[in-house]
Amino acid sequence: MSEAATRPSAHTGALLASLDPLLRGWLPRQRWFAGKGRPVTDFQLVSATELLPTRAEPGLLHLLVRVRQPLLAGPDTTLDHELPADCYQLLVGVRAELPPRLAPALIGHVADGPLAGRTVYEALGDPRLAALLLERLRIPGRLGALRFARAEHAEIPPGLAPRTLGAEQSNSSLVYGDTYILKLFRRVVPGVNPDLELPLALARQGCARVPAPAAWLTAEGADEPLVLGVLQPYVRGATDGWELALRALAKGEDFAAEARALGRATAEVHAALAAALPTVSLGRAQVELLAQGMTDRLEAAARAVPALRPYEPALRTAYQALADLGTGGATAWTAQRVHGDLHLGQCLRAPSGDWQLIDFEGEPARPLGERRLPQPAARDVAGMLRSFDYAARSCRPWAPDWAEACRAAYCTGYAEVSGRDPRTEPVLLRAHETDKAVYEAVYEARHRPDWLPVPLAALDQLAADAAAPSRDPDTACRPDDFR
Ligand SMILES: Nc1ncnc2c1ncn2[C@@H]1O[C@H](COP(=O)(O)OP(=O)(O)O)[C@@H](O)[C@H]1O
Ligand SMILES: O=P(O)(O)O[C@H]1O[C@H](CO)[C@@H](O[C@H]2O[C@H](CO)[C@@H](O)[C@H](O)[C@H]2O)[C@H](O)[C@H]1O
Repeated sequence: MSEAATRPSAHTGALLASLDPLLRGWLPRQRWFAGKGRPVTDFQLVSATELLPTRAEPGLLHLLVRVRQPLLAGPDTTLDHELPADCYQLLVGVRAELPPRLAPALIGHVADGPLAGRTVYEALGDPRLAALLLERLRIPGRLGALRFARAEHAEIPPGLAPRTLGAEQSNSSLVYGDTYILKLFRRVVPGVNPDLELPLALARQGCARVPAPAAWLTAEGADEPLVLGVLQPYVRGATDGWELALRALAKGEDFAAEARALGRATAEVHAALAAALPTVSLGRAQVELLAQGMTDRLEAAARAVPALRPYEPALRTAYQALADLGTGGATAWTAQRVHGDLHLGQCLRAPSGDWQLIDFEGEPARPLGERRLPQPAARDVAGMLRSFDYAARSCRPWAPDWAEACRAAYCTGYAEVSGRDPRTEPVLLRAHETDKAVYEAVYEARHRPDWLPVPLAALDQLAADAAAPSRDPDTACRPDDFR
């Protein structure tokens, strides 16, 4: 943040001092808090902006707070000031008394300072305050450290009624009149956020597969701004691919036609991204680096998730095979900007049957710089192939044939648009699928331990395939033995 924004005025400094004890306890309990399970050792104000004066009824305070947490649970010799800090965006409502309908949003009652005797609460559930956010976005301009911007041709009507999305999210979203959706990022990092960058680039390219940003909110940063929120058209009546896949499985229905349409949609988005943003040829050194990155992630994952350790030696051979292809100089691969965390839940099917792709943030745990690097398009393809496997393994009995049909149809659809069938590069695809399943194992171990057997079953299979590489990765399935 700039000096001016970092150094709060005496008034905002006093505000945070009075809120500090309440927010310190409340923040780590939120669904979107990324540092769960680690104590908060330092909590600081980065910026405070009154969107509505806090003496008003209701008042609205926009806060950016910096949180430090030890890297690992247990004894840690790292000094507090050396720990990486995470910055979170909070919107805090202020009232004399909370009406019963807002009771679930309570943060607490302020004991002293400028807000003594007032009640503070999570503002997004208050329609009056949520409406104000859209009103600000309709009219571009600055307020304190905040900047509200609007796409040139966007027409945002006034008075759209807000509602919270209520989904289990890494961030928080508000839907306005079923016309727009505002995604407010919770953990924010300085720099270009791909969830704004890529949809804007795709819109410039005329790609209709991704909702085009209509307005956005940023904060000044010391070097680069922080992207705080993006407003996009709401795909009315849409159902996500995960939900549709599970419904099909429950009814014993085929999903291959949808999978093929998803393959086509992915290839269209990839073509538009490759046209809009730089691409790179992957020479020998780059392929080796790609394989090394995967190996490093596997090693780190095996340290964090002991259940991965038995598979580690075999999985390494999938990455070695990739490195060997690079060394042999026999590849003509390119890297380009990709979605980065593509799975069925990121695909929305409109009532018209059209598929749209959302959430271009990439894997949120990865550093921003890494998420913005060009990568083989196989990375997204592998994400979707894994997702069909996830869906098939989450129902009983396990439906390997269903998954196989979807995986094949997805690749066919992708090839129809791109002219390149991902199955013709089995070493590249298998390495990416392995890398994704390793990521999933860490994700599940941290967030949903009950689901850990799903990626582990896939890794068991991928490890067996790596030992017998002549098998086709799309037909390499066998009955699961974990349930
Ligand atoms: N443009 C949109 N139209 C309709 N629903 C959307 C749109 N964008 C997001 N959603 C809904 O919001 C949910 C969360 O959005 P997402 O961008 O994935 O947030 P997060 O990164 O916090 O998970 C999605 O699963 C989807 O149900
Ligand atoms: O929150 P995000 O949507 O950005 O993604 C994270 O959470 C996903 C789970 O909600 C996780 O996806 C994994 O589980 C899905 C089923 O719930 C499955 O379809 C995906 O294939 C599987 O990777 C995703 O990995 C994680 O980044």
